[in-house]
Amino acid sequence: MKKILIIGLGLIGGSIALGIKRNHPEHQIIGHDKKEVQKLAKSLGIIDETIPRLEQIQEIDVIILAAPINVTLEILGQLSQLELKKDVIITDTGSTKSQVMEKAIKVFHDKNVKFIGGHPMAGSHKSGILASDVNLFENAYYVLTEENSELQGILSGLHAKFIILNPEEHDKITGQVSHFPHILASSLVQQSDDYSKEHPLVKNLAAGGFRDMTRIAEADSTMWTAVLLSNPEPILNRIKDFKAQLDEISEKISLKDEKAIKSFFDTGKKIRQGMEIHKGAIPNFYDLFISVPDEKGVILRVLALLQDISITNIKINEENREDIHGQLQISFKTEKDLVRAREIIEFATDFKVA
Ligand SMILES: NC(=O)C1=CN([C@@H]2O[C@H](COP(=O)(O)OP(=O)(O)OC[C@H]3O[C@@H](n4cnc5c(N)ncnc54)[C@H](O)[C@@H]3O)[C@@H](O)[C@H]2O)C=CC1
Ligand SMILES: O=C(O)C(=O)Cc1ccc(O)cc1
Repeated sequence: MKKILIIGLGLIGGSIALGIKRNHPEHQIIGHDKKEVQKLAKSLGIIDETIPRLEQIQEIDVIILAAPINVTLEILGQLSQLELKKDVIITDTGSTKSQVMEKAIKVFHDKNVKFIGGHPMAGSHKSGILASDVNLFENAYYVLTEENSELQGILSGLHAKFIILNPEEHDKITGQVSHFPHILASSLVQQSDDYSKEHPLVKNLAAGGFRDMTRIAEADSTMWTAVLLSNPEPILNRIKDFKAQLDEISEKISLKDEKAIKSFFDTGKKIRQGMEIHKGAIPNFYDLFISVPDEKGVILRVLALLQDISITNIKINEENREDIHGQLQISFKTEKDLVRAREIIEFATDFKVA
């Protein structure tokens, strides 16, 4: 049995606690957060114990920091002043790594502490303990700054895929594919809001594409302010590069260069189709998208038609169209199952299948 302390019991801290318990019910999980959050986490059974103040933690084997990055930086300083168990493992979950690693090296260099930077590459625009989910990290990458079999064993119940990256490389990559998209999403909704003052129907006509592009604009502002402030250079570099990309497409539009515009979209489509995100969270899974009408029992009807085929996941994606109620996304284990399912649906219904 190990004693594991999680500091910050929000979406990530709570989900990690649940994930650890899945494979290691023998470990004791102790949580630290605001009093009312600790109480809630304990009453929900997400943690076993609470500690109101960060003191007397010399029996803790592993400390996981899951607070906003600015708070994590402060807590690292605090922890270095406390008496800790010899060879304690300390890790964090912050969305940036360079600053955290620098601070950890500075404060723990003369201590018997093993600090390993960490970042689970999955999450949500939701925050707080009530959003925690044992399956949040299923098949997601989990960046560590170095291999550590003990920590990886403790986190095995998260079902994540560990990957080792140095902090600078990590911050450049996440600057591009995680931090910058959050800036774009928020800019897009703010630009649309400004424009709606002149054109009030803007908000009514925003469709699925706008929704998909802007979901993360609802993410927590405290957390994202800390992320941007702790990764300024890579992010400013991506903004500059993106401005040049916008200038390039602007030029093509001004020149009415049909071929270049088509090629712009073809290139984007091909790249996205080749990216891992396109394959979904579960590897080797084959998706069928069925546009279903707004009729009672329609989902059960589809499932009944596919009852002899093994289905691995079902998702209902809402559509904002009058004629289409939603898009049913059904995942199969094999391409053969996908092809058979498509044939059955096309034969038995007039639903659009993709
Ligand atoms: N939200 C996401 O999708 C992801 C977030 N991360 C990183 O994980 C960390 C946590 O993020 P979330 O769980 O989403 O945030 P959250 O807002 O859901 O939870 C953060 C928790 O930290 C607590 N906290 C704040 N100051 C504290 C202090 N001084 N002592 C103890 N607890 C304190 C808050 O009360 C809150 O419960 C952040 O560093 C973030 O960059 C990493 C991957 C994904
Ligand atoms: O909401 C989403 O889709 C995310 O992109 C979640 C996320 C947020 C922050 C991270 O550091 C990693 C993942």
